[in-house]
Order: sequence, then structure tokens, then C-alpha cells
Amino acid sequence: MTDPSAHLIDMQAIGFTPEGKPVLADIDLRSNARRIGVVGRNGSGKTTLARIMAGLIDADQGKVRVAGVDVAKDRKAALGVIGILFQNPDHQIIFPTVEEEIAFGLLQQGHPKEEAGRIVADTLSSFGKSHWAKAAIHQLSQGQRQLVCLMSVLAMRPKVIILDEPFAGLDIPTTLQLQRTLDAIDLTLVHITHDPAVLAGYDEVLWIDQGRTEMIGVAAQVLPAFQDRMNQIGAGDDLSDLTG
Ligand SMILES: Nc1ncnc2c1ncn2[C@@H]1O[C@H](COP(=O)(O)OP(=O)(O)OP(=O)(O)O)[C@@H](O)[C@H]1O
Repeated sequence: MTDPSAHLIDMQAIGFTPEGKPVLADIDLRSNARRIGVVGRNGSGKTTLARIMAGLIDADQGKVRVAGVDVAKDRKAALGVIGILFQNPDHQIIFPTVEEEIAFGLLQQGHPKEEAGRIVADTLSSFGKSHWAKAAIHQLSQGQRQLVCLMSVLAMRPKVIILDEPFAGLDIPTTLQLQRTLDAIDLTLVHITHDPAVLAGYDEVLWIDQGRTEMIGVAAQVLPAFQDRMNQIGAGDDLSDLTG
């Protein structure tokens, strides 16, 4: 990115309408903030937006660039600029051992095997987890598997990491440990969640509702507004509704 006015994350007028059903409409997210949150209720379109941002799905309308890369079109360059950590590590992991799993993305990026092996060893060592290299993934806890996914993403040296509800299903101590690890990461994080509490200390927040922008701005304004609305809805009974 040589243009000083460019945004690291540059999503403009994003629309996604599979089978004619509008899932996302007219979403803008242009930001150089280091800690970005995306909040919304279940089914509001957060995961779809995350997948579009990572280039895993091509939007039907709009433009997506991350660090200047058209992430849906240039998949190899995309691996070097943006990584995604999914809610369930078992949807991400495909190899039987930790070192094979971390090496996979590096090989996809074009690193020769020996170099990939060195980066895997360095990554594990930087987390104090060198002893995990040969560990069988199926013997790890869910929190440990989530950390393997995070190490796999970080090994690829992206500029942005998307976290899609990474604490779902984790107990409190594991969440706190993973949260601490994430807080220490010196990269841009885009954290997708329905829980405003996990975005304490974040810079900027996009609130989406039924696929549209409800509010975007500094976290200190958007999060209380989101919490108030959720409390209002919670006082009612839209759980009864069968539509949507
Ligand atoms: N390819 C698709 N075809 C049809 N519908 C889709 C498609 N992708 C997403 N949707 C629908 O769009 C809506 C938003 O889904 P999405 O998973 O993005 O929401 P979310 O905010 O992440 O929800 P949750 O918090 O429950 O995970 C859902 O109703 C989903 O079924």
C-alpha cells in the first residue's frame, strides 16, 4: 500500500444475494483501525461478511481490498494479507499432527518444505509450544485446537486476522488465556461477535442487522447503543416469530 490515504481494509457497497435472497446489502467498512469489531444478532450476516472479507466468497456487489489485494480474485496474495479463525477449530483443521497443520498454509503460500518446517518450529517456539510439534490433534482440547488454528494463521504472516466467534464453546479460563494471546498480537484484528463485552478496548465497531449497516463508528458509541437495543429486544418475545 503506497497510497497514504488507502485503507488497510477497504470494503465498499458490499452486497451478497444468493438465490435472490439478500444476505448483505450496501455494507461499507473502510478502516485502518487496529481493533475492529463486527456485532449483530444471530443470522445478521456477520459470518458471511467475514468470509467475503477473507476472499472465501465473492460478493455479488461492491469492492473488497485488503492491503490493496483483491482477496477473492488473487487467492495466493490473499493468504499473505488476511487469515481467518473460525468458531469451530474442527472446521478448519485437516491434518493429524500440529506441525503438519501449521505447515499446510505455508506450503500453499509457496514456501519450500524445509523453509516451511523452519517457520513452523519458530511459530511453535514463539508460543512456548515446541513440545506440541508431533502431538496428535485429536488428543488436544478444543482450546488447544483453537490455538493451533491461530498459530497456523499467524505463521502465514498476514496483516489482518478475522476472528469469527473464537470463544464459542470454550470455558472461562481457556477464553481468558486465548483472549490474552489475541490481545498481545501486533496485527489488525477484526472480531466478529454477538457479545459486546469481548470488544472492550476495541477502536471501531460495525453493527449489522439483517444484512445492513445499523451503525458504524467508534466502539465507545456503537457498543452501548447495541447493548441497549439488545436489552430492549430481549425484554420482548421475538423468539416466537417463525419468519426470517
Ligand atoms: N449461500 C447462502 N445461501 C442462502 N442463504 C445464505 C447463504 N449464506 C448465508 N445465508 C443466510 O444468511 C443469513 C446470515 O448468515 P450468517 O451466518 O452470515 O449470519 P451470522 O450473523 O454469522 O449468524 P450467527 O451469529 O448465527 O452465526 C442466514 O440466514 C443464512 O442462512
